[in-house]
Amino acid sequence: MRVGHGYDVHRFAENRTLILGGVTIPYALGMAAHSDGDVLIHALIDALLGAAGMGDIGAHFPDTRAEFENIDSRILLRDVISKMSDEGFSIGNADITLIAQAPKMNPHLPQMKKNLAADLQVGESRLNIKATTTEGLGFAGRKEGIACHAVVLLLESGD
Ligand SMILES: Nc1ccn([C@@H]2O[C@H](COP(=O)(O)O)[C@@H](O)[C@H]2O)c(=O)n1
Ligand SMILES: C[C@@]1(CO)OP(=O)(O)OP(=O)(O)OC[C@H]1O
Repeated sequence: MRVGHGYDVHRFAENRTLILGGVTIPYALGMAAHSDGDVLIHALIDALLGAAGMGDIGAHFPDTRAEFENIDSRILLRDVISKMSDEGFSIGNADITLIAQAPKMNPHLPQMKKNLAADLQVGESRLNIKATTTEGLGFAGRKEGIACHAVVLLLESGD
């Protein structure tokens, strides 16, 4: 068994679509990013790579490469899952926390979970996604951006 943690932050920007966990969320602003800015999936990828001892998202998908510009982060996630499964890892469970003063995430969590369960090829019971505000404090509280933490347990053959 191996544990991994991922953390990512993106700032809000105009003329961008807000996409989290592969779900398009109606909101006036999206995330500034080289990719589609799915901060939830980026944190999850870093947790997976961390647990596997395989570096981080920027090492696998550099933001200097045109092929990753505006890319759907689910494509990156599926690529990481495929590499990890080649190394003999499978997912035990994942727990993800979005930190956002706005928008309200709860109505969108079930669809995020469905998307991620499909990409990770696990039952939804192995995933938990939740959201918290920071009670108005800090950059998230000022609605300048969204942060996300992810913790993943990976199983190896023999576990
Ligand atoms: N962006 C968010 C933040 C929070 N929630 C939900 O509201 C609950 C209360 O949030 P607090 O920060 O005041 O603890 C939280 O437990 C979530 O269920 C949300 O949907 N979207
Ligand atoms: C995903 C990548 C690649 O398009 O770009 P961004 O969308 O800017 O995201 P970030 O979380 O900074 O991490 C890694 C990047 O290389």
